[in-house]
Amino acid sequence: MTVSSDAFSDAERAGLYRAIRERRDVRSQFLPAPVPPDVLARLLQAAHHAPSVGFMQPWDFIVIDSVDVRRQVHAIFQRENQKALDNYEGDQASLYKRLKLEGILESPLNLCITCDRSRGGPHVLGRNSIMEMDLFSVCLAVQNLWLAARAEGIGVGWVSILDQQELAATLQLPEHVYPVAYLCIGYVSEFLSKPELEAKGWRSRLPLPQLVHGNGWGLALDNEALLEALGSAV
Ligand SMILES: Cc1cc2c(cc1C)N(C[C@H](O)[C@H](O)[C@H](O)COP(=O)(O)O)c1[nH]c(=O)[nH]c(=O)c1N2
Repeated sequence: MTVSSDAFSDAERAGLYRAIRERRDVRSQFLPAPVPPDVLARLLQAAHHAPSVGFMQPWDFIVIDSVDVRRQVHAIFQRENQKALDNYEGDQASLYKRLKLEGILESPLNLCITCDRSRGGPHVLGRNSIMEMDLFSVCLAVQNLWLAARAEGIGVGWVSILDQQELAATLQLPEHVYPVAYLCIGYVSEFLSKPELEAKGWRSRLPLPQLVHGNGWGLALDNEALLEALGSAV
């Protein structure tokens, strides 16, 4: 059997891995410059080319440029963020308060990527046993858009500190449509070299070898070559 030699060129691979490594969740660095329609169209196309269970393509994209709608979503965020603060005490609570966790009003564009749970009828190939597969598919669309945006020099921030029902009502979603990702999108003053939560001392990236197991949860990996290749990777 011959192996397909259709691998990307070195430069293409470098570009892809760079987008993966340098993609950031952006909250604080948005600029007001609008995202041109042709660029936004490319991002949506990237999202639309994500894999999906049974080729269901359960996503819809709600483009939100109305300041009024964004203000309503921002108000939901503020209420939910206040509730979230109750989970922390002392130093952690003060650090949490200082974190910037959304760019809803500063970014020129918000986008909600939804999951139409009824698309394609009640039986979807591959979603027979695990019903959440449609939601997972939408997450892949989000990630495609996020990576494409990074390659375009555009920042994306995911805001999940939102009451799902209030968000759905604000965006007039029908019952069978679930708002998976509320995203803030725009050009940025800079892309941070590491996650903002890491830069601000909230949490660090875990060492990758610690997360790779062999044949079962917590079992040591019995593959010397892979262990060596992983080295002290993060
Ligand atoms: C499903 C989901 C939900 C959220 C996030 C991400 C994802 C995947 N993240 C962003 C998250 O904090 C960020 O991805 C990590 O801190 C890692 O940073 P980078 O994305 O690598 O910059 C995020 N960030 C934020 O400021 N407010 C939020 O509500 C959320 N919610």
